[in-house]
Amino acid sequence: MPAVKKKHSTATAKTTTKASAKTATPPVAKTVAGALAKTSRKTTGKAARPKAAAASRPFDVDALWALDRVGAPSLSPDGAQAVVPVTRFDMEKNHGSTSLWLLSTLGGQPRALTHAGEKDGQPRWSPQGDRIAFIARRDQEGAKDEQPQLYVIPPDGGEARRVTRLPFGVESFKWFPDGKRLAFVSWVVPTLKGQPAQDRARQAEKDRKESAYVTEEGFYRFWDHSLPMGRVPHLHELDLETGAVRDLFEGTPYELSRAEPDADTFDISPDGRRIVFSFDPAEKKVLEHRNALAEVDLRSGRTQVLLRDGDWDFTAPVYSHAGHHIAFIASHQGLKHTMPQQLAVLDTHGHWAVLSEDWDQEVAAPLRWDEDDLGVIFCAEDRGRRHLYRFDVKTLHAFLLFEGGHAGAFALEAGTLVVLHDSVQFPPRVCVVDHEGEADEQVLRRIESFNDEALAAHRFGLHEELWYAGAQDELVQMWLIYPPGFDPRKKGGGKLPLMQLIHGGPHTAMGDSWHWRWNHQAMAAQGYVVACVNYHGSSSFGHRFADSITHRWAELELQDIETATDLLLKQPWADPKRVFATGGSYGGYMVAWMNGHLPAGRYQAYVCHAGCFDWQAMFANDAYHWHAKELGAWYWDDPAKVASQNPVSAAGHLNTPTLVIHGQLDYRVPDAQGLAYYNTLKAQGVAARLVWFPDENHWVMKPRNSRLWYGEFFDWLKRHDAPSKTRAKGR
Ligand SMILES: CSCC[C@H](NC=O)C(=O)N[C@@H](Cc1ccccc1)C(=O)O
Repeated sequence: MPAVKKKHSTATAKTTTKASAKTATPPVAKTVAGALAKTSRKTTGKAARPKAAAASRPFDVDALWALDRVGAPSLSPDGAQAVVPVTRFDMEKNHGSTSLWLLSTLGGQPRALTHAGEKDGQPRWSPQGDRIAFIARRDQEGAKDEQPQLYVIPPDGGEARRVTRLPFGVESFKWFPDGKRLAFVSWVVPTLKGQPAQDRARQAEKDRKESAYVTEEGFYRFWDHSLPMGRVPHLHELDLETGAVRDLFEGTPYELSRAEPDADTFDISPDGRRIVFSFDPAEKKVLEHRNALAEVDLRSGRTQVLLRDGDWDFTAPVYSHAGHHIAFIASHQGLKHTMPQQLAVLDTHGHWAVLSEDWDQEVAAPLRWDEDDLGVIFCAEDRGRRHLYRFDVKTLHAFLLFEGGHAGAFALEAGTLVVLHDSVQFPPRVCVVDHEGEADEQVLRRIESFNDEALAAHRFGLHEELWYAGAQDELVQMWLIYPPGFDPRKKGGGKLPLMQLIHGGPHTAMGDSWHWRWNHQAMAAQGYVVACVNYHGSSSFGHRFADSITHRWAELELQDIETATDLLLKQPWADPKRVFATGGSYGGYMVAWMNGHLPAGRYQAYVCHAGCFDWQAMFANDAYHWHAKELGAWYWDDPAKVASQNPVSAAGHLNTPTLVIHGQLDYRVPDAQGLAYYNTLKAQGVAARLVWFPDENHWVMKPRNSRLWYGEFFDWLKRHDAPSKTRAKGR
């Protein structure tokens, strides 16, 4: 099997330079105009879409939801075909459905593989190439799934066959190398033995008339759902021929992560005899615990802990092809809770080492060994972008395999590399990555065109990256997305409104990626210059930058955002009377903070979506250990420390009209945060409007709610928009 490294050796050498140049100083700009002049337009003009007769319909929320959403690819073992889930929404019906599509990497048209499923997800090609397994909830063969089940379908046609009927459904899975078995995750009652007992437990759950959630756990809800009462995620083995299911954790204290027990939490050895998994060794679980690695021997059923260190968090284990090594992600939490996710390897003697110690980037799951077992492939963020890397386990260098935009997912088989990638200019698309010519240039070969026609009906705005001196005189990156047809380098024209779009986290980043919820193009199409500041604390700029805000939230971030606004207001196109700030979650925290700390009139209006308003009351959320670490104190130990970072402390100074949006199913930032903020504004006579969704979580996920969200968002800004006399042309 060819390894990616061999195939693209020159390219990797070339891109190493690029990767290692990461720490070099980015282009500094004394002024934004200077930055604009210096900033490379490499990505901005690349919105390669087929020519359309009239690419003129504004890109709005309806256009956004009309696009196909392509998910992570899985490749056939010969690399000739990829299978992807494609989700399509019907705005009128307020409904989405996902089916599987086959894409040829050799040329040829995409082909729909499934049609019947409500949501046919997580497709994975069998190692022999003869079947594709996926998870779905279907109504077929006279039975309707109450829970998601596993299905198997031949890639060359034929019906999907349901292969599980589990009382508590299936959450994620992987194929065994023999192609005869599947390992999967299901939440079961850990004290019960055997399927019939689990069946009875399911029936009892259904028959229960009381609705109360009763617990003594410290980790009992996550994101938007209560964890199943009395059930935990166990790993199971399914024999496809007999249908026999074995709970591999039965009678043991082991369970997978209660947060998101996906297929990255475990891996099957190449000989099919062992499964390595990540687990929380503490008896009482909390979200922020440090995970250990253990391995279950399938013949004996015995489990042994492979790696446990109270100072470290170990996740995402994967066996090498030879089975002698396990690559995994390690984070030195004992040193500091903000320590990055690093690449580590464990050998059969129990020795382990962090390999990416000198590489100041965070490794993202999933990991995948290259076919020669000399490199590990994964995605990692880099300064507002996300690339695909091959980390050489001998030289300890990271080589770029694919440069984004934003690499969302990848698959590699038989030397064929496929990426799912997106940009501010286009939603996720699937490409084969080749490297060509003397310079081994990255060449992308698209293998689908699901959205090309729909996108061709719209003009998109340019986007670009620039750097300026922010807080502590350190360089800060900002992305600008312009209204369609507007070019900041062209003189003349009138004035444009400015919108700060502040990202959440705080340890995330805005960059050259497509956003399905806060869509830059849909916002710029309304005539705004959209500014996304990667303030101090943002991910993808190294650990020091991410950690710089620890125990002093809002201080540096505010300086970065304010400096950016000052710089932008000096631009000839900026209308000083039409300046807005919007943000979600931590971005909502920032706009709530700004409202209490900036003078009235600095921004004409704010939009605060799912914003954190009061850190003490935030203790009701699902990550209460985490924000206490970030703030530097439990609220009862050092109330002043928490108060100094708390928007509610400046409640008496709120002065700017605010649209407050929140979802009742938001367990990360409970809706009481939004309601308290809104009520506080109202009680003080500050103009405010509340949009509260009873059926949305931290994010707005339903088409009609999203349409309403965009409508309310723009209406609010327009209501508080006092335009200058001249307006920019070309919109
Ligand atoms: C281990 S929990 C991770 C919290 C996560 N932050 C990522 O950087 C997050 O969900 N952040 C929220 C805001 C928030 C901050 C503090 C406590 C709860 C929520 C977000 O911005 O989405």
